[in-house]
Amino acid sequence: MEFLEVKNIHHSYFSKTQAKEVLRDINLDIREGEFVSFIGPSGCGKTTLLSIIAGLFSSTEGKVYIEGEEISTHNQSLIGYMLQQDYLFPWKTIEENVTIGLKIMERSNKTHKVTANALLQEIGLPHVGNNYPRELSGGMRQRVALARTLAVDPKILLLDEPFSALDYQSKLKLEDLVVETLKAYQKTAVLVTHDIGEAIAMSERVFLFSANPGTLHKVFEIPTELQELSPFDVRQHPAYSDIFQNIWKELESLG
Ligand SMILES: Nc1ncnc2c1ncn2[C@@H]1O[C@H](COP(=O)(O)OP(=O)(O)OP(=O)(O)O)[C@@H](O)[C@H]1O
Repeated sequence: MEFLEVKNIHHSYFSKTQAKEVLRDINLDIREGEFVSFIGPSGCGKTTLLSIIAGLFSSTEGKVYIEGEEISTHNQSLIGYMLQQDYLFPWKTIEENVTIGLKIMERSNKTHKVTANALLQEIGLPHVGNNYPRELSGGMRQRVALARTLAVDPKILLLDEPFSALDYQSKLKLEDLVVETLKAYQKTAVLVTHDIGEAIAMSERVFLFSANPGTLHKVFEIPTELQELSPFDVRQHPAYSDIFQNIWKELESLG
């Protein structure tokens, strides 16, 4: 049994007049602690698949399992989400934002401060607990969003283009921080991105989808010696540009 199993997923969106087939026969497994990326042409169904894995809605056919447990709209707490926008509450302090999930899940108040302090330390922002989101930069706010996601100890993190709204320098720094932190917490993660370089730099495997309808076209294994490097250092590795070109050619062939 693999950690995350996506089995025979088909999905169509239905309107009054027509059905639109978006995903066809998607099968994939992800190992515990693995970091993978989903890439593919715009509209190939990456976000739809991520939402199905998250249990936000059910697929037309097929099932998703985490450690053998079927994912449905009832057990979404197994999942952590990080999105393009940080969605921090502006009227709450950073510490309150980090622990909001614990509060919603009615976990003991005593643990909140300890969890927030440890996570803020981990993301390199140990002194901002009493600040408000408006006092932080976009990159810092996304780091807080990462801490908030980890606070509820999800089994898997789904990252839907979390770096795309950031300037280039902040994006590179945050990529390094996310990989380092998820390794430290031994978390499994799925990243949706349009950036092939980002996918190669952060992942152990890159899943390439084709469109109309979305199917899993090819899986690229990133060599082990690159996986041991930080995303920034992967981009400097001599093997990086060949891998980039291979994926680029395959993506271009999809039209
Ligand atoms: N709620 C919805 N109702 C109807 N059609 C939808 C809905 N959500 C998405 N779609 C359609 O399904 C297809 C896949 O959308 P999805 O957002 O999953 O693709 P994507 O690969 O994440 O796209 P992008 O890379 O542009 O973000 C698109 O054609 C989109 O228009």
